Order: sequence, then C-alpha cells, then structure tokens
Amino acid sequence: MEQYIIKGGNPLVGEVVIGGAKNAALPVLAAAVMTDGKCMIDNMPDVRDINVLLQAMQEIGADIDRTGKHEVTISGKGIHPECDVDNEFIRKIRASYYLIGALLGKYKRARVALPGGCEIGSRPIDQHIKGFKMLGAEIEIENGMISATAKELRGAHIYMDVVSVGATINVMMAASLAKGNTIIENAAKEPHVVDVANFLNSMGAKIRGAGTDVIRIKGVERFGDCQYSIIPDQIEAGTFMTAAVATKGDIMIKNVIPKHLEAISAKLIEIGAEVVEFDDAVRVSATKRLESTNIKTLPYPGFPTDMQPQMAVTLALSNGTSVISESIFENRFRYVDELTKMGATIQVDGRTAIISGVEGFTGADVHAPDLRAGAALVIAGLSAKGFTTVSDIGYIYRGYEQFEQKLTQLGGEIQLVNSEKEVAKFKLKIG
Ligand SMILES: CC(=O)N[C@H]1[C@@H](OP(=O)(O)OP(=O)(O)OC[C@H]2O[C@@H](n3ccc(=O)[nH]c3=O)[C@H](O)[C@@H]2O)O[C@H](CO)[C@@H](O)[C@@H]1O
Ligand SMILES: C=C(OP(=O)(O)O)C(=O)O
Repeated sequence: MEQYIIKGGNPLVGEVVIGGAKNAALPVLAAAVMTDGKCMIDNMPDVRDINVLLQAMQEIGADIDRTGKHEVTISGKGIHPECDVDNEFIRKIRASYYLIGALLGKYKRARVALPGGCEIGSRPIDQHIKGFKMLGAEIEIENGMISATAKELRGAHIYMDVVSVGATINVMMAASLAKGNTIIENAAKEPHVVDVANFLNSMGAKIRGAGTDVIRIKGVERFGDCQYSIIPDQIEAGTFMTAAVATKGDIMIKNVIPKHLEAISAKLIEIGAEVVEFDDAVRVSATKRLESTNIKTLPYPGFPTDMQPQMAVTLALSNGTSVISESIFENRFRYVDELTKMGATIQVDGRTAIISGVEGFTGADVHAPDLRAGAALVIAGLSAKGFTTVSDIGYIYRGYEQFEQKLTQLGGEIQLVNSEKEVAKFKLKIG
C-alpha cells in the first residue's frame, strides 16, 4: 500500500534541477534500436516508463549498458528481426508503440503489444497505422498485438488528420529508413518531436522541418553511431512551476529550456505569479492571492494537456471563476472528485471544467487516477491545511524522478509510506 503522506502549508522555496524529458527519451530509446552501431544517450530520466521500455528492448536482443544513472549505451545489433515485443509491463505503457516505427523501419517487420498509457480518453492509433500503410506496410491487429510488415518501405506524402505527437514521431522514424522522400503534413510540433528528429539526424537520418507542421524526410539506407543528450522535461518543470505558485513559494527551476515553458509561464503571469526567465532556468514565485483565468489545452505551442491537472489545482485556489477546456483528451478530469474531497469547487461538463476558486484546501485521503493528476493532487496536498494521503502513486513514478525527494528539498513535508503504522508515525513526528 505505497502512498504519500503530506502535511501541507509550507511554501516551497529553493532550487530544483529538472531531468530529461520522459516523452522525448522514450522515442529516442526506441529509435536507438534502428542502428547496429552504438548510441550513447545521456540526460535520460530514471523513471518507471523508461525502465519498462529498456527491459523490453533488452528482451528482444538490444545490448543495453547503463553507464550511469542518467546515461545509457545501446546497440540494436543483436535484435532478432522476427522478435515479438510483449510482456506484462510493456502492455501498460503508451510509448511501446514507438518500437513499431523503429523495427518496421529497420527490419520491415514489427510485432508489438498494443499500447497502454494513462486512461485519459480513447487513444486510437489510426494515424500511426495510416502513415505506416502509406509507406507500404501491411498492418494486422490480432490477440492484443499489432503487426506491421513490408517488402520495402517507400517514401510518401502523408497528411495527418489529427495533430498527433505519437503518430508524427512513429511515421518519421519508419520513413527515415524508407526508399525515397516522405512529407508529413499537419505534423505535431512539440519539443520532443524536434528532439527525436535531432536524435535520428545524429544517427545519419535526413530530416528537415521538425518543429513546424511540415516535416520532410529523405530516406537513408542505414544509421551509424551517435552521442546524444535528451532535452529537459517541459512537464516536470511546469509541475514545479505550479507547485511554487500553489504553495505561495519561490522556486528556482534549473536545467530547463524557457522557450518550451512559454505557454505555462504566460498563464501563471496572467494570474498574478512572478516568472523570471534565465538562460536555462526559470524562477517562479507568488505572494498574493491569485486571479482566475481561462485555459484551453492545445497542441504545442498551445497550453499542454499534460499540465492541465496541475494548473487546475492552482486555479482552484484563485479568486474568481476559471474555465478549463480540455481539447486533446475527453476524459482528463478524473481527478476532480478527489480534489473536491479537499474542498475545491469544480463542475465538469464534458470537456469543460468550471472552477470556482476557494481560499484554501483541507487535507483528505485521495487517490491518483493517472500520472499528471497524481502530481497535481500532491501539489494540492502540499498547499492544503492538515494531512493528505495520496494513494496509487505508481502512476507518479511513471514520469517523475525522485518526486518526493525534490519536494522535501524545497521544504515540503512529504513522505513515502507503506502502512497505516507509518502514516501514524509521520503524523506524530510532524504533528
Ligand atoms: C508517451 C507520450 O509522449 N505521451 C504524450 C503523447 O501522447 P500521444 O502520442 O498518445 O498523444 P497524441 O498527440 O497522439 O494525441 C493527440 C490527440 O490525437 C488523437 N489521436 C492520436 C493518434 C491517432 O492515431 N489518432 C488520434 O485520433 C488522440 O486521441 C488525441 O485526442 O502526446 C500527448 C499530447 O501532447 C500527451 O498528453 C502524452 O503525454
Ligand atoms: C499522458 C501521459 O503519458 P502517456 O502518454 O505515456 O500515458 C503523460 O506523460 O502525461
């Protein structure tokens, strides 16, 4: 019964260093199997999803050497081209689907368990499939596995019907080892799409335009060795930004790319927080009661859906009524019932949440329904009066490294506990 026990009320103050981006690192790792050479990758976050993917890659024959806590050397030379990617853990993560594009590109054959991931709405993969088919692959879905096979992959002009991070990256990977040229239109522009394109280029791919909505790929025959460093995690950084504001603290958030945080910074400034940008850091603080605002989640450079729950917690403490429209995933307000237990006043109608700000939260026993909602409930607990427990924190480990340690260093009273006895002990100690 792993859970967090939190005593709220301390403003979070100090410095925190942000790790590598989970949602960039996952496709970069998958793409690393596309070369028989060696890839040295650093700034790799040590989080659960990464470890699940690395284990699955090892199981199909990739040579994985953890040369440091945040550094890994990978060679895809030993992979069996006829392999199946499947185990009980890989079925639970979303990014398993990147092995379809990577293996299809390299071996013209991939068979991978259908992806899992956070339950935040229906998450079809039709655009991935459409892209692979247009490159010449045949797709079959059977017994929870997706197979993609092709005699050869040929470049194509692909228009994505929806802006999809996963489909853009997956098709970009497969197309980079196809014959001829590919154009992906209506591509996702997220920083992690650019990071994966840069990684593929450093192995020898010829990709231009990543970060715009048209990506042009000239297929090459094979990839070679490379050395690469993953970009900082936009969402981990954003989470600490909202933690600073919700607890009326003052945090210097280091190892970030401020440009990637602009949508989050702009909203925090709008509600009355102070955000100061440095070359690779942002300092975020709040002293007074926050003002309300409206937010619509959108593909990059819009406000990220992965920051929606953390921002909702912050707005629930503001003065006035805020409206959040969730335009990416239709079921991403599952944390609202939990937050209501802490005193928040939020009404959800479909994809819209209407938040009437309250003066403060009170501690309660809540559970994390998914990764970002879990982080948001922890922030709520840190800003609440009294004790909060957050259960189902396995979700949080999927994407945050040393979350409770980082929060403790900032003055948060939070501890990982395994029993009611430990909860009681914490309460006695902290009083
Ligand atoms: C591992 C990873 O990087 N996960 C991120 C990735 O998820 P993921 O790659 O699953 O998200 P997408 O960008 O693909 O999804 C965006 C929208 O497109 C729809 N869609 C997507 C693919 C498809 O084939 N058909 C389709 O209709 C989805 O249902 C959703 O409504 O981007 C999301 C949007 O920024 C983030 O919330 C996730 O944290
Ligand atoms: C939704 C997320 O992850 P995934 O797509 O892996 O479920 C996330 O990172 O917020």
